[in-house]
Amino acid sequence: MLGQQRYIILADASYSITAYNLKIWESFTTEIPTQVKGGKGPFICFVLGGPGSGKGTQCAKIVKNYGLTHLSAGELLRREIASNSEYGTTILNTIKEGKIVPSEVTVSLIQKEMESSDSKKFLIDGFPRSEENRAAFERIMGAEPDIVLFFDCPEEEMVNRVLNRNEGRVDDNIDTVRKRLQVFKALNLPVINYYARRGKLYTINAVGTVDEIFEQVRAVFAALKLVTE
Ligand SMILES: Nc1ncnc2c1ncn2[C@@H]1O[C@H](COP(=O)(O)OP(=O)(O)OP(=O)(O)O)[C@@H](O)[C@H]1O
Ligand SMILES: Nc1ccn([C@H]2C[C@H](O)[C@@H](COP(=O)(O)O)O2)c(=O)n1
Ligand SMILES: [Mg+2]
Repeated sequence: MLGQQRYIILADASYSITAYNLKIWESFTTEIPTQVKGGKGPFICFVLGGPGSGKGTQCAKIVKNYGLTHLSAGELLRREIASNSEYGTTILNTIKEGKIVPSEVTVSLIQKEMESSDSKKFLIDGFPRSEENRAAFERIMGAEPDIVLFFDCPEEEMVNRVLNRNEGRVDDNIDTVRKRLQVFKALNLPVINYYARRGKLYTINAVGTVDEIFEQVRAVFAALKLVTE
């Protein structure tokens, strides 16, 4: 077996096939560790999934229910654009193209937020988007995530959600969404596979109502109560 996949089993919401049919995930277990935090640093949960898979929506519910500090990489980059910083134009053009901003820029924004916060538990949304992102975080922060949530959603559903989002984002148009999906498959799925192999990945079926999806998230966090209290 190359990788380990953890599925959350609910009475009426179990499934075993991901929208991307990631083949290395062969094991099937209901086992969830009751204590995942052994080291000294803060608890870190990465939140991954394609564009429009519902990461931000579910993060808001996690914050409300479990009090983690939410850092959205995309929001930090958009804030940088809005503040006309030295990287603003480069970031804007990269986002319009559906591409990924250089890792040093994104990690430095995340680092600033983490280091200026008193929080001991972080929800890092939309990061890492690539192996380069992942390696830069480990190198600069000297830390790895404790767990990784993957919101697994079919492409058609993601496209519909993004095109109906109505938040005025420059990347919420069909051309950019198609490019973002290509980038997701080429660069982000390998990272998701990496965490599956490390036994850190929790796959959530991202189809259903917001509350139905959150029940799967709740099952993960309920089992992790030692670190989230
Ligand atoms: N379960 C759901 N069913 C239907 N619509 C949803 C669901 N979850 C979220 N949405 C809607 O889909 C859109 C995208 O959701 P959200 O912004 O949370 O996705 P995201 O994964 O953060 O996307 P991005 O990577 O582009 O930031 C939003 O308009 C949100 O209200
Ligand atoms: N690690 C990241 C996260 C985000 N970006 C850029 C590229 C994304 O398309 C855009 C929006 O992010 P989202 O709000 O959808 O999470 O921000 C990046 O380059 N690197
Ligand atoms: Mg988002």
